[in-house]
Amino acid sequence: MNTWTPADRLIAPSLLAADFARVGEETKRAVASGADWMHLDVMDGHFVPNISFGPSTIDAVNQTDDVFLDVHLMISRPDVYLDDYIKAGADMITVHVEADHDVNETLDRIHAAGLKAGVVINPATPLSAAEPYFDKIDMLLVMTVVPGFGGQSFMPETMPKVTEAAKIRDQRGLNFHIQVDGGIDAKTAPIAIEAGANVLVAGSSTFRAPDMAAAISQLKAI
Ligand SMILES: O=C(CO)[C@@H](O)[C@H](O)COP(=O)(O)O
Repeated sequence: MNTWTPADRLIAPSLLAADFARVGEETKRAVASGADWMHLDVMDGHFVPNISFGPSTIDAVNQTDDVFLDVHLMISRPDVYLDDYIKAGADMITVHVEADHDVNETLDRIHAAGLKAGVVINPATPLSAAEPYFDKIDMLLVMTVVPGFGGQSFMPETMPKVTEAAKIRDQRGLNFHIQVDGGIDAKTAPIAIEAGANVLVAGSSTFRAPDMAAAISQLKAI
C-alpha cells in the first residue's frame, strides 16, 4: 500500500468465489494470475444474511502467500472482533459506517496496529455518511451490490457516489483509494473506472473465469 496510489489500478479477487476446500491453492492461483490484493469478505449472519469465514481462514491465506490482504468486515460489531482480524494477518481492514461501533475509534485502532484502514458504504447509504472520515482513511469502499452474496448484478446507480468521492478527495488533496465491490467484470469495470474507482474487487469474474489470468489482465487493461 505504501507504494500504491489512487492512480494505480488494483485488482482484488474476492475469496468468496473461490473453492473453499482449497483456500491455499486458490490464493496461489489468484496471485499467479496477477492479483494485486486478496479481498476477504467476512460475514457474520447478522449484519448481512450470510456467513462466510472468520480469522482462521484469513490466517490460512496469510500463511500461504505474502499478498496484501484486504479484509472487508461485514459484521455488526467490528470493534469487538477487530483484534482477531489484526492478529490473523490483515493488511487493511474496512469497516461499515452502518455497523454498530464508533467508526473513528475503530479506524484509529486499525491504524495504531500498523494496518491500513477504510470505510464502506452500502448502496442505500449516502456518501455524506462516509465523508467525516475522509481525512483518516486509506480507502473508501462503495458497495455496488447489497452485501451478503457473490454473483449479484452491478448497481450503476451507486456510481455518482464514486464520482463525488473522487471529486472531494482531489479538491481536498487527499490520497485514499476508491474501491468498488459487487458485479465487477469486463462490462461493468469501465463504468466504475470512468466514475473514479481504482481498486476493483472481482469474485465471480475472476475465480470462475475459464482463464483467471486472462480475466485479471483484461480488468487491468481497461
Ligand atoms: O462483498 C461482496 C458481496 O457481499 C463481494 O465481495 C462479492 O464477493 C463480490 O462477488 P462478485 O459479485 O464479484 O461475484
